[in-house]
Amino acid sequence: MGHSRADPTPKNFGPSPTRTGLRRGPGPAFIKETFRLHPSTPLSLPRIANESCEILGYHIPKGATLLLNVWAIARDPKEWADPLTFKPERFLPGGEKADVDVRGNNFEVIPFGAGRRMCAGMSLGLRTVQLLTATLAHAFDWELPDGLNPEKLSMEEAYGLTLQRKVPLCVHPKPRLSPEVY
Ligand code: HEM
Repeated sequence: MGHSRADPTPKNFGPSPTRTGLRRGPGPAFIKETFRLHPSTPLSLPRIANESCEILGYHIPKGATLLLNVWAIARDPKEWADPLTFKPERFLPGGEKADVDVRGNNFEVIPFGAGRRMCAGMSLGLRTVQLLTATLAHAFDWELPDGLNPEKLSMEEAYGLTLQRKVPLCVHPKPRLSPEVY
């Protein structure tokens, strides 16, 4: 006789995260938009020029340290409509960037870098962020303390090698599944 397990999906809350759901739909678009506006390493990793060269009229001397401003590229108003607004739908079918991904193929958003020395752990990193975000959204309802309005939440960033929130995030998770599935 098999033992029964509690269904982790409460009524009216939709299905659990699936592999398909992690690749397409609003979830991935939401995560792409987060990587666009708040890339984890805003200046990527420094590079050193092997040779002197000229790029778009700029002379780059041999040995120069080069920083790529990934943060600014992903907010370039020539590339992005309404660049400072969080709009995941730009990555959905019919959106201005429906075919753009964050895997180094589209240079306007490269949170993992691009080319031969891009992030070696990109697939693991991306899947971890997707799975963790989907699981947290599925398992909890989230509330801001003191009735704070999400629109008023400070999204200011503190400058550093990795991007941090200037004001730490404080949220209250409320379990929404049966206790035995946590
Ligand atoms: C969300 C998670 C992650 C982000 C946003 C990220 C981002 C980056 C970026 C921007 C670079 C520099 C790429 C360049 O210079 O063009 C990099 C390099 C690198 N990352 Fe990640 N990374 C993440 C997760 C990981 C994980 C999980 C691992 C390992 C398991 C990893 C391993 C590496 C390595 C080894 C390099 C150096 C590659 C090289 O220089 O050839 N990363 N990462």
